[in-house]
Amino acid sequence: MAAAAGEPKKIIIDTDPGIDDAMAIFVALRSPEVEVIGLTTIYGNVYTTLATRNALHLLEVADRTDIPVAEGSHVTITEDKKLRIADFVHGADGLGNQNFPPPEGKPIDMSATHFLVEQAKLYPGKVTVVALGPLTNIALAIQQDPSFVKNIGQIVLLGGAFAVNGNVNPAAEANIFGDPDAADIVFTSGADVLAVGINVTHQVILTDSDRETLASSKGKFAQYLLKILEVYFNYHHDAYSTKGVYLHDPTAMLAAINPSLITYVEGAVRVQTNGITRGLTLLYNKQKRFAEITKWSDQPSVKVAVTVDAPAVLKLVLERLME
Ligand SMILES: O=c1[nH]cnc2c1ncn2[C@@H]1O[C@H](CO)[C@@H](O)[C@H]1O
Repeated sequence: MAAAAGEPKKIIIDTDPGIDDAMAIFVALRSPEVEVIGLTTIYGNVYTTLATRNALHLLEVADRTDIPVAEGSHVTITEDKKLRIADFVHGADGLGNQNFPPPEGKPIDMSATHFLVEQAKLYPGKVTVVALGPLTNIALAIQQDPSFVKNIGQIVLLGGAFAVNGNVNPAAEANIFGDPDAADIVFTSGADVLAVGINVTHQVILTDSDRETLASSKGKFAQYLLKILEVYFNYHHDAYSTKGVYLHDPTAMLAAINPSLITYVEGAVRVQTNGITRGLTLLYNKQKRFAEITKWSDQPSVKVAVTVDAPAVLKLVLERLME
């Protein structure tokens, strides 16, 4: 594939596929601006074992079995095994109840955390992690290797609900709710973090008529996605009064690919890890010097997306998936 101006940006996609994950992975594979150097898997939309199976399957659909898949954590960073799995959003198989045959490939003989640490070391400052699920693997990499934060180029994460309601409950967005302790580690790590929350992704909607546009393409990604999107549309029709589906993961992916599609503010983000607001993400914009020392004082700044060029994101998603 022809490279964009300069070297394509190396990305690792940390993913829990997931219907919108599948879209984001395919968009990345069709984007000359980036080179996907690996997928790492995590629970969220499905359990980790199934996420690994789906990641391998999606790479087989894309004819990209050259890309390694490293399996991630099966439990939260506090070793909680009671996970919240969003099968009611994505289907029991995570891919729209299509029951695809099992993949032929296998994950590599290395954990997701080890893979993240190793690749960041191999290409210091050059690797972007696009994290589309709960942040356990990333937090483990931060804990396991003190140089990871400095070696990793950027962490672009789909997560949080900044100054808006969550999608698990009024307080929390699903990926942060999945492992709030891990999320707090990532936000306070000092790494270059860009958070794309549902305050932004809820502006990017694939409507029923966009789905018909997608259907007019004979491209293999468009045709594949049409099959799995049915379940995602049904869920949105039931749960929201929007006439389409939210493009969470593809929006975060495109923010990593082309940062000019979004604007962001900077500040310190902490995550509530218990109580009724467990999973709440709260940004301190550093505008007031508080008299007291707070849990946000002296925390490093991260970037939090606030606006998105939604028509441009939608256009890019359709273009790249319809090729
Ligand atoms: O209502 C929901 N509950 C749980 N997960 C959801 C819901 N809606 C979407 N997602 C999934 O969680 C991420 C965005 O928060 C996306 O990966 C989306 O597919």
